[in-house]
Amino acid sequence: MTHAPVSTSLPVLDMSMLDGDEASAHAFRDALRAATHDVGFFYLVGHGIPDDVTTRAFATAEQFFALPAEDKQGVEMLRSPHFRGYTRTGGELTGGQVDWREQIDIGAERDRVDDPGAPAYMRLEGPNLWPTALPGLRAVFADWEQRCTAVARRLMQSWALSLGSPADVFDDTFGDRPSTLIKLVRYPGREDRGQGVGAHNDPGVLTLLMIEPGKGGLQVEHDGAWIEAPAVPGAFVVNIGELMEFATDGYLKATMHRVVSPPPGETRLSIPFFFNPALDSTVPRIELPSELADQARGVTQDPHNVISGTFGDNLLKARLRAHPHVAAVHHPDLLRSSP
Ligand SMILES: O=C(O)CCC(=O)C(=O)O
Ligand SMILES: [Fe+2]
Repeated sequence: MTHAPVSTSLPVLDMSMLDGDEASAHAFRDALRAATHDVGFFYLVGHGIPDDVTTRAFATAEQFFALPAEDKQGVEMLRSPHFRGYTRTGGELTGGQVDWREQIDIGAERDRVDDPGAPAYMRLEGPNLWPTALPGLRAVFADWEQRCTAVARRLMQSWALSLGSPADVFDDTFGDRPSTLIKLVRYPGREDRGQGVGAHNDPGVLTLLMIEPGKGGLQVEHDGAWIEAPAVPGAFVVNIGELMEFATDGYLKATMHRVVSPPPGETRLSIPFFFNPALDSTVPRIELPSELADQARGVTQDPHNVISGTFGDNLLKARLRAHPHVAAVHHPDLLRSSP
């Protein structure tokens, strides 16, 4: 993988500054706070995940998408009440419009919850669907999950300190049951360069996105315009989700983003990792120092997208909206009760 420079207007943060002296760690935290207050997106280098690990992740994703359709359909999300598994191109909606991408969703591997009295969002917990035709996939992404979780936990501690709170202020929210989710995504090319994935905010806390080297297509909203966020080799694109906006009364910003389809004859792979709290936990509302509280904008109020601080509620809302076919098969009762 080459590390040729890519021109970008998003900030680039170097996480290895946390390994330096206190002044260097402090400078990293200030840059982290500034980036996620202003734009809500940045590139992260110096995160310590070696290039060969990233290369293996993309190669494995490529092998998965190259499997015969029957093998991918064998793990279709339509078979999973927990919204795990494969979604064919056109099977997902964002903003009520069809997304042009195929993907497999791999969440934290857990037993299903059989208690009928449990809140509806506990239906999201359960086993993944693993493709028997590609047995190596599971170990590659178990490793990816561990590595990304370690990076994410360090970032959460840095945010906590940068907001004037103890380093561990978010720890209980994640506990030992974070709701991690990895997606392997492939965007086919098409003439109209239309919706790969439509404009959205991520519903959780933190997203670490790895984009196939050399590929553009991701666009980030800033001051009413879209800015391009092309792949920077070896760097994660990092953004925060609605729960960080909730936790900071809008001081930090969940930013809208979308992916435009690649041109005909090309494809684009991406691997987003979502680091999210336990389903039944509510993120704390951080008490900001007054100079930051003065700049808090309040949590976005959108009647079509009510932000709940309880992660399970916020995720269930997003899952039912994005995967109505899965919802219709497994959760018709929830569709009837939604407004
Ligand atoms: O594929 C990408 O680059 C972004 C995907 C994304 O925003 C998402 O799945 O939430
Ligand atoms: Fe996203």
